[in-house]
Amino acid sequence: MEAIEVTGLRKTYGGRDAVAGIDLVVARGEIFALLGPNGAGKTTTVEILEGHRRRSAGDVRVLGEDPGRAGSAWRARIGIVLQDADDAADLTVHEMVRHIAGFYPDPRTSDEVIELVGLGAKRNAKIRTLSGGQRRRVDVALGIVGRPELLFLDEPTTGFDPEARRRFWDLIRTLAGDGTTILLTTHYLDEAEALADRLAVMAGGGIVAEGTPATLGGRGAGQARVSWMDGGTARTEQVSDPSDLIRGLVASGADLSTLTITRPTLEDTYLNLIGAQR
Ligand SMILES: Nc1ncnc2c1ncn2[C@@H]1O[C@H](COP(=O)(O)OP(=O)(O)OP(=O)(O)O)[C@@H](O)[C@H]1O
Repeated sequence: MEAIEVTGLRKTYGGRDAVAGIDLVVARGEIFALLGPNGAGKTTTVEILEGHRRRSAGDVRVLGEDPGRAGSAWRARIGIVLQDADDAADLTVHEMVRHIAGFYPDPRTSDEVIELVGLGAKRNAKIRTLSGGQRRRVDVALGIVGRPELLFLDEPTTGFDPEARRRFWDLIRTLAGDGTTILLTTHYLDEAEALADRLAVMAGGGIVAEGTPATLGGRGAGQARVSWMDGGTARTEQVSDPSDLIRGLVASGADLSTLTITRPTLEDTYLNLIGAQR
């Protein structure tokens, strides 16, 4: 059974499609990233999958159940990290995590979760005294304390410093390694590239491309850009396979000390895909 199966999902507000009939499959144990510009329909889609919003049409199965009808046993199997979680600021980190753990049948211990999100030094600090990035880590702790089979992460690293982001990525890989399925929405393409097994780009309520980070939107087949210096003149050529060009340069005794070979980044590919929709 897949973790998420969506067919023909549609959500309409006042006659306008926010989600315009999408199909989506996320396999168990996969890290799947949903990308797209503001207003693309990502949050609407994810909230329907979480059972927090009603759909207008289509078929949705999350861990084998319809989120529109599923009960508390199903809810205990999923974890959610929302974009703007409102923390109970007067509790300490430990009190808050322990409190939420109490709602789950088989939770992680509070101390284990606090260590996992790197808040050990803030265990007994009141949440209102934490920085924005630290509060976000509390949100992540609350999302994983119930040992979810499926974790929804909505822009999880907004406000994280670079080191905290790297630690967070390690945590997500650890969770995925233990079999947790992860659906991530993010505006950070480096994050999607670092984490996702597969990703989809949404725009205007539809899915405009889907693939692995390496192949999305034909990226894998993209042209390589080869640049080098030729007797003081900068030269650049675009080729699909640079092997023959490089061999020729070596044979001609060209100066290759400044040679660079670049391919379209995920960001280049993404911006092309989004640009084509405008
Ligand atoms: N409750 C609502 N009532 C009316 N329109 C809504 C409602 N919620 C969302 N929309 C509209 O649906 C579209 C998709 O919004 P959604 O929040 O899903 O986008 P998103 O991809 O998550 O954007 P962001 O990256 O900004 O979070 C937008 O045009 C938005 O204005």
